[in-house]
Amino acid sequence: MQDDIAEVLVSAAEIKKRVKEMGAAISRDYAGKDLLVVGILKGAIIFLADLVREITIPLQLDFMAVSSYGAGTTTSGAVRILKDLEVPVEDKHLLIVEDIVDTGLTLKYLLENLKARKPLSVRSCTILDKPERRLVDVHVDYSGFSIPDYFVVGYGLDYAQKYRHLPDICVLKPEVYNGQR
Ligand SMILES: O=P(O)(O)OC[C@H]1O[C@H](OP(=O)(O)OP(=O)(O)O)[C@H](O)[C@@H]1O
Ligand code: HPA
Ligand SMILES: [Mg+2]
Repeated sequence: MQDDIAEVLVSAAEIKKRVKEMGAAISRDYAGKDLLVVGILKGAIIFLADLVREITIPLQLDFMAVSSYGAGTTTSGAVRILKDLEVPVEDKHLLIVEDIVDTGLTLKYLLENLKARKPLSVRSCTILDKPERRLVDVHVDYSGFSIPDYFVVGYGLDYAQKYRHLPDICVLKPEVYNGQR
């Protein structure tokens, strides 16, 4: 497992500090508002679990599962909903929580899909942003770290469903995925 990692890009300690700041900002911005945090399965689960414990105002949690990457490192471009929200959203302020915004296709799809349900507002929050890879213009409201174009794993992020449990955000050695990016 350690042999598959080229380097630690963002350490668990750095993540912890940044997540605390993000939770404080969200708590300030949504004070007095009915907040529904929408976690995007599976990648966002670790960040979401840490983030909500740094938010000090009342909130509700719900989840959507979407997938576009399959087993590889490149997006298929076609976003599919595998699991939808369980609660109505018309009376809620929605905060989409993602692990990474890469091409932006997933977040763009989620923003359009959720806005069409007429919630009070929709914003986005991600621990990682890879602006160099963007294929579509999409607005990120809360971003943890902006990173270069490496394929990263850990802190919820996977390659072929592996490495999600690593506490640091790590760069995978290209030979692990045959350099296919
Ligand atoms: O900006 P994009 O290029 O669309 O990439 C970002 C999306 O891709 C990953 O999800 P994936 O579809 O791999 O599902 P997962 O969360 O279950 O790993 C990641 O968790 C984001 O949701
Ligand atoms: O760099 C990444 N790593 C893991 N999953 C991803 N989904 C989009 N980009 C990435
Ligand atoms: Mg993935």
